[in-house]
Formats: sequence, C-alpha cells, structure tokens
Amino acid sequence: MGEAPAFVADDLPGDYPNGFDLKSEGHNTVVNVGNKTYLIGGTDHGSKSTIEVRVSDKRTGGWVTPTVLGTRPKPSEVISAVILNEDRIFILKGDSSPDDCFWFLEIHHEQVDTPFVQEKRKEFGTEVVAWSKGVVGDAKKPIVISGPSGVGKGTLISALMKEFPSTFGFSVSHTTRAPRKREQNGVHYHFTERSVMEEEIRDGKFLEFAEVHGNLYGTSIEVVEVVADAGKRCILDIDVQGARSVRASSLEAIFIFVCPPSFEELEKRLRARGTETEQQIQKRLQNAKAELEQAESQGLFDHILVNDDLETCYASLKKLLDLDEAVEIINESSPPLVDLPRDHSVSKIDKKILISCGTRERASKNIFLLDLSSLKGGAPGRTRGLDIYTSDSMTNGINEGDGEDLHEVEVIQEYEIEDEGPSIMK
Ligand SMILES: Nc1nc2c(ncn2[C@@H]2O[C@H](COP(=O)(O)OP(=O)(O)O)[C@@H](O)[C@H]2O)c(=O)[nH]1
Ligand SMILES: Nc1ncnc2c1ncn2[C@@H]1O[C@H](COP(=O)(O)OP(=O)(O)O)[C@@H](O)[C@H]1O
Repeated sequence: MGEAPAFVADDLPGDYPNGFDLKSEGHNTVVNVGNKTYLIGGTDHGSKSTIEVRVSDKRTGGWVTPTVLGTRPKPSEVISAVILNEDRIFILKGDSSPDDCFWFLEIHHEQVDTPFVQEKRKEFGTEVVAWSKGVVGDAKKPIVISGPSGVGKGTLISALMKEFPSTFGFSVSHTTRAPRKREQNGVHYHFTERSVMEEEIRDGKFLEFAEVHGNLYGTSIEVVEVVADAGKRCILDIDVQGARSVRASSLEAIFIFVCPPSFEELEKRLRARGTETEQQIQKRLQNAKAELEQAESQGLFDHILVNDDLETCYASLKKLLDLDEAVEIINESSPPLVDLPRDHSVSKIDKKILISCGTRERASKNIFLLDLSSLKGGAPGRTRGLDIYTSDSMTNGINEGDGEDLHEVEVIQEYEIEDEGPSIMK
C-alpha cells in the first residue's frame, strides 16, 4: 500500500486553538488519516499527567475518546506529528528529555491495523489507539528459560546474573502465589492480588501469563522493556505454556529448556529445597511430567540442557550463549541522543524524518535525521530500531559510505526551505 497523504497542522482556524469546536487545554496537534481526524495533545479530562487523544470520524461527526492502551507520554508544550502509514502516527515532543521525545501512536484504519490494535478493538468493541515509546537502537535478544519446578532454573539464572551483572537483567514476573520466606516483593516476584492482575491482563499489559500449580503467573511488557532500556539482555524464568505464548508473540528470544537427569533426582531436589508442602510437591511433580513431554514439541525450544552436575550444566549454558571464554565487557558507548528543542520543523521522505532545529525565520544548523526503516516491536511495549544521525555525525563522516542518506538530506533541506505554512508530506 502507498503512503498516506499526511499533514501536520498546529494552528488551524476555529473557535478553539485546535480549529474545532472541541475544548482542549494545552498544546495539541491535529492529524487526518483517511476519514478520521485525530487530535493529539491537550488535557481536558482532568488528567494533567498524560497526553490526550480524541478521534472524529468525518462521516458521522462528533468526537470520541478512544480506549487508550500502552504506556502514555507525558504532556508537552510542543507536539508534532507525522503519519508513517495508515496505522501509525509518529509523534515528536519538543522540550522533552532525550529518552522521551519520540513516540508512536497506533491507530485503527479500515484497511490497516497493527495486530495489537486489531485484537484489542475486537475485545473492547470501541475505537482503540495504543502508544509505544520510540527507542534509538536495538534490544538484545531475551532468553527464555523453562523447566520443571526444582530442576535448577533459579540456581543457573542466579549464577549467570552474578557473573555477568551488567549483561543480564531478570524479568521479575507477577504472581498471585504467596511469597516464600526469603523472597522479596519486586526482586523475586511482584506479588499481586488476582483481581488486580486479571484487570491488567485485560488491559493488555502482559506479554504472557499462565495458570501454574494453581496460581497465576505472568510477564508484564513493561518489565521486559525496562531491562532492555537499561541495555541489558532480559532473562525470563517462565513455564512451558508461557514459553509457547512468547514464541507466538512478536518478541524474538532464545528458548532453553532445563531437564533433570531423572525424575527421582527432580523429586529429591524439590524435597531438599524445603519450600513447599507435601501437597504442593505432589502437584509440582505431576505437572513436571507434562512439562517434560511438552518440551519435545517441535519448534518450541532451541536448546535442551540436562542439569545433572551443576558446574557442567552452567558451563554448557554459558557456551550456548557464547559466554564460555567471556570476561564481562561493559559497553559504555550508547547511541546519540536528541535534545529536541521547542522550535523545530519536521519533514518526511520515505522512511526518513528530518528534524531541523530553530524557527522558520531563524533556522539553526542543528539537523537530525531519523531513519525509521528498521522498526521493531510496537505498542503496547516500545518501538525500537530508530537510527539517528546528527548533523555533527553526518559532517564528520561517521556515516561514511552511507551516501544515500546524505543525498536525501539535501533533498529534504531544499523542500523545507521552499515550503511555507503547514508542512505537507508525501
Ligand atoms: N508463564 C509464566 N510462568 C512463570 C512466570 N514466572 C514464573 N513462572 C513459572 O512458574 C513456575 C513456578 O514458579 P515458582 O512458584 O517460583 O516455583 P519454582 O519454579 O518451584 O521455584 C515455574 O515453572 C516458573 O518458571 C511467568 O511470568 N509466566
Ligand atoms: N545440578 C544440581 N545438582 C544438585 N542440586 C541442584 C542442582 N541444581 C540445583 N540444585 C538444587 O535444587 C534445588 C532446586 O533448584 P532451583 O534453582 O530452586 O530450581 P527451580 O528454580 O527450577 O525451581 C535447590 O535447592 C538447588 O540448590
């Protein structure tokens, strides 16, 4: 499908500053997509802490407040919007911190929905939009570790985290089970009321969840994203049902199943740990049989590790993660960040966005080029894979060999200079 005609308009004529008969405090931007108009920004719903979204269908008129999912951006004095295709609007917030200036709003359109918006629209039966924060650079592939209770998953994960604290981060799951003696809330699990967790699942906040040994367990999207935001590789300790759900999700991960050397040894370890009642042990052993059978399902796990001797198993784990010879290297270099000023203008060509800083009258030499051609993920998590080139990096030849980008920058600059009024992007 071709690119949707798009415009960015900050100052349309009308009764209110947004150009419509719609009261909305604060700065907002209006975007037309097909038959719909989106008003993004402003706050008139009592909530001063997040950006509001309102939708109007030109065929029926009137404004509706859609169901808004995902992490929402904080309001900003300056908001620009660019339509990427008919299911996604790119939002730039001026005067925001470098990790908070790029956002994506996934919307519903007759022909195109992102899978998440489509699923939630069916579930809620209303207009649905979903936010995701744009992040420069990619995340490292998470590692999913499954295996029966008592096989040694926790022991192996602790060893990995201890030896490589800057490389790995643990995905702290939510659970409705009661904490064990030495377990801390927020460290081992987020211990949660069932009703609260069920509501959050309905709101689309979980990457996966499952009923395990009579309790509800789940991985929240935010928990995995926060580990990746810190530049770490996320480790998930989840059951086989959870692994299956993650496999079916858009999250690309490595899947490892840990097996006991024998069923008797598994029972011995579970009893020796001394954290469960006899009844709970019986339930876990019963479930272990099913998990061991399911582990052999075609295409579910990438690696199966037998945890007989702990040291040998740990060495094999490190080997398959390419860590066997490794001394932890702390990578201090991070991608360039943008301090997007209040005054800026935005243009789009194909999948590249050019941001020129300064006003039209007083353009500064500061230019950023954002390449959106390798986006990954999306609402309700992060949209990763933004590539950023600053005017410094372009003139210093950091992107040497990337002549195509530089050529396009020149074209966009001409376009920007010639253009007056609301920028019309094709
Ligand atoms: N699907 C899913 N399973 C989880 C999650 N967190 C933990 N589990 C699994 O739940 C099961 C029970 O975990 P836990 O109560 O800590 O007992 P343990 O495995 O015997 O230490 C294990 O198989 C875990 O891998 C989660 O977020 N999602
Ligand atoms: N290879 C091993 N040999 C003997 N005991 C082990 C081994 N690996 C783990 N254990 C012990 O087995 C028990 C269960 O391990 P744990 O890591 O809690 O399992 P899980 O997280 O899979 O439920 C713990 O007491 C742990 O010290």
